[in-house]
Amino acid sequence: MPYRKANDRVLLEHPKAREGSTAEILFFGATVISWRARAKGDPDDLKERLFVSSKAVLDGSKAVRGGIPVVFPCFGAPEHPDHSRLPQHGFARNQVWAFDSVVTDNDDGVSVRLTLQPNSTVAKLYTKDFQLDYVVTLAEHELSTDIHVSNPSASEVLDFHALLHTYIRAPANQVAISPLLGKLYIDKTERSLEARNTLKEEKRGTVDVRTFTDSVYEDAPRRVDVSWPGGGVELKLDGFTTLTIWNPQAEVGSKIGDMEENGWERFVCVEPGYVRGFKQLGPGKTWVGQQTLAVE
Ligand SMILES: O=P(O)(O)OC[C@H]1O[C@H](O)[C@H](O)[C@@H](O)[C@@H]1O
Repeated sequence: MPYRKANDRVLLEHPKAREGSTAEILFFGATVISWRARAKGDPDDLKERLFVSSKAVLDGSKAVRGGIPVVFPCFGAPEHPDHSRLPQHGFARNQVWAFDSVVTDNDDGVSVRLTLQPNSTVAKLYTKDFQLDYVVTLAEHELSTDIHVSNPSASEVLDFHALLHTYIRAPANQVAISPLLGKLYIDKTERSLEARNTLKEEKRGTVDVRTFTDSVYEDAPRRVDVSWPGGGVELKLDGFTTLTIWNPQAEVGSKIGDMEENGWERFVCVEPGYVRGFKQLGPGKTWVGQQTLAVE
C-alpha cells in the first residue's frame, strides 16, 4: 500500500523503487512537511527537498514554519471586508483538513485528496461558504500540489487570495531564480506604503535572495527554475497569476520565533498564488491552481 494514514498525517510512498520517493502531509493546514526524492538518473540522491524549521510547531497550535502551507482566503494582512477578522494569510493553514480519498494509486504514483469546508471555528471569523480540495500527488521525481477552490453559494461571489507557500530547501545565498526578467513586481521590503504600492520592473536575468527579499511578481511564469551549484528544483505552474519570492535573511529571520538558528540560509520560498486583486469566483464555480515540483 503506497500510503499510510496516521491520526494526524498521511505518508505517501512511491510504489516502484525499493527505497522510493516519499511525501508527508499533516492534516493540520494540509501542510506538506516532507518531500524526499531523487533527481532523475541519480540513484544516490534521495534527500529532503523541502525546508521545515527545527523550531516549527507541529502540534496544531500554530501554522507550520516550513513545508508547503496553504494560504486562503487572504495573503498577508486582510484587506477585503469579508476577511476583516482573519489573521495574516487567512485560516486554511491553521485548520484541520479532512482526509477525503485516494485519487490514484498505480505504478506512476499515488495521489490523495484532503478537503476543508466551513466549520464552527472558521464560522467565528469568516461567514462565506467555500469548499477547498487539495490533491497531492507523489511521482518518482515529482510532487504535485493542486488547490481547488469552489464556491457552493447559489447567489454570492467568493472573493479570495490563494497561494502555496513553498519552502524549497536550498543554499539561499546561492540560488538563482528565473525567468523573471522584465516582470513587474511589488517590493514588500520597502518601508513606505507608497513605495510598497509602486510596481518595479525586474532587471535581473536571475533573481537572488542574498538580501531580505519579499517580492510579489505579476504574470507568474508557467515554469520557474530555482537552481544553485549542484542542484535545483523546477516548478511547473498552472492557474496562478502571481509568484512571490521570500527570504527574510537575518534582518527579519532572526525575529521570527519559530525560525531555527540561521534557518534563512537553508531555504527560499517560491510561492505561486493569486494574490494581486481578488479572484472573484461566481456561484457554483471552481478555480484551480496547480504546482508541480521536480528535482533537477
Ligand atoms: O510569518 P508568516 O505569516 O508565515 O509569513 C511569512 C511571509 O510570507 C510571505 O512570503 C509574505 O510575502 C511575507 O511578507 C511573509 O513575511
